[in-house]
Parts: sequence; C-alpha cells; structure tokens
Amino acid sequence: MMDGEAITAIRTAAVSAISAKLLRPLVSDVLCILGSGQQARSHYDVFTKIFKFKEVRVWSRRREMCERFVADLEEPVVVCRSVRDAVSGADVIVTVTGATEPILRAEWIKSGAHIAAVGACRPDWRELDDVLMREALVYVDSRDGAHAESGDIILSGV
Ligand SMILES: NC(=O)C1=CN([C@@H]2O[C@H](COP(=O)(O)OP(=O)(O)OC[C@H]3O[C@@H](n4cnc5c(N)ncnc54)[C@H](O)[C@@H]3O)[C@@H](O)[C@H]2O)C=CC1
Ligand SMILES: O=C(O)C1=NCCCC1
Repeated sequence: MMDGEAITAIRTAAVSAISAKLLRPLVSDVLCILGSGQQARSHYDVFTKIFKFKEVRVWSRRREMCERFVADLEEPVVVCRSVRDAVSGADVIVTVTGATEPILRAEWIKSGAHIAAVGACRPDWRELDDVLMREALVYVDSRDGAHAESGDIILSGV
C-alpha cells in the first residue's frame, strides 16, 4: 500500500491539461482556478508550465486560503472575491473544489470557454449548474465512469 496523493495530484492535472490542449479556445489569455487546495496547486503548476496566460485568477471560499495559495507562487495571481468575478471573461476554468452544490453558473461564463471540471467526483456532488451542463459540449474519458461517478452529469441529466 502506498500513499497516492502526489501521483493523484499530478496525473489529474495532466489529464485536465490534455483536455485544455485539445479543446481550449484558440486565444486563451485568462486562466481561472476555483479552489485553492492540492489539486488547485497541481493544476496551476501544469497549466502555467504548458500554456502562456496573460492573467491567472484564483477563487476559494476562504480568502485566507487563497492568499496562502498565492503567497507560495513566484508569478502574480489575482485573488477574486466571488466565483462570478473569477470566471468572468476567463478562457480556461479549472474547478477543483470540494463543493457538493453548484458554484458555477452558465450565465457568468464566456461563450466558448473551456472548463476542466474535476472536483465533483461523487454521484451526489456538484460544481456546475444544470444550465451550464445542458449548454456545454461535454467530453468525458469514460461514459460508464461518468454516469456512475460524476454528480454534475448524473444530477443534471445530460
Ligand atoms: N476527478 C478526479 O479524478 C479527482 C477529483 N478530486 C476532487 O477534487 C477536489 C479537490 O481536491 P483537492 O485539491 O485534493 O482537495 P483539498 O481539500 O486540498 O482542497 C479542496 C478545496 O475545495 C474548497 N472547498 C471545499 N468545500 C467547498 C465548498 N462546499 N464550496 C466551495 N469550495 C469548497 C476548499 O476550500 C479547498 O480550496 C475534491 O473534491 C476531490 O475529491 C481529487 C482528485 C482526483
Ligand atoms: O481518481 C482518483 O484518483 C480520485 N478520484 C476522486 C477522489 C480522489 C481520487
């Protein structure tokens, strides 16, 4: 038995980055990360290594955790007061929260934005609202897996 935290952090961010490589808008200037935990950091590391963003934003429910997240980084990252502020105009959005209810609403999102929806990995957890799930073009690695595990897919009925 081994502790898989480090591997999970890296490989989850790597899969999100592959999705962004293939599906992000041609012009992707603004990256937004929702959440400030372990996955937020691994996604920040991988995304800023692979892509060039003009602006990186982060939002987390507890502002002090956001400040701590940003303090560890060498490049400037904007700490946002609300999810709405954070995602407004963003081209690439990473959701890596432990939310169980939707925090991200379709009406706030720029048309064509790419969302790597990572956090809601249990059948009764949500990050994205129903409208967003219905309006989005949804890509998954496994249909069976998504329909068994992804609360955003199962509960939105897409
Ligand atoms: N799809 C996948 O393959 C994987 C999914 N995950 C999931 O991604 C999420 C993040 O994982 P880690 O960064 O390791 O966790 P973490 O515990 O290090 O960070 C969790 C973050 O979510 C925030 N958060 C917690 N509850 C929230 C709520 N109700 N509303 C908004 N924000 C909330 C926390 O403030 C923190 O910023 C977890 O839900 C985890 O289960 C983790 C690994 C792989
Ligand atoms: O696939 C994984 O690995 C994980 N998925 C959801 C929860 C944490 C680990």
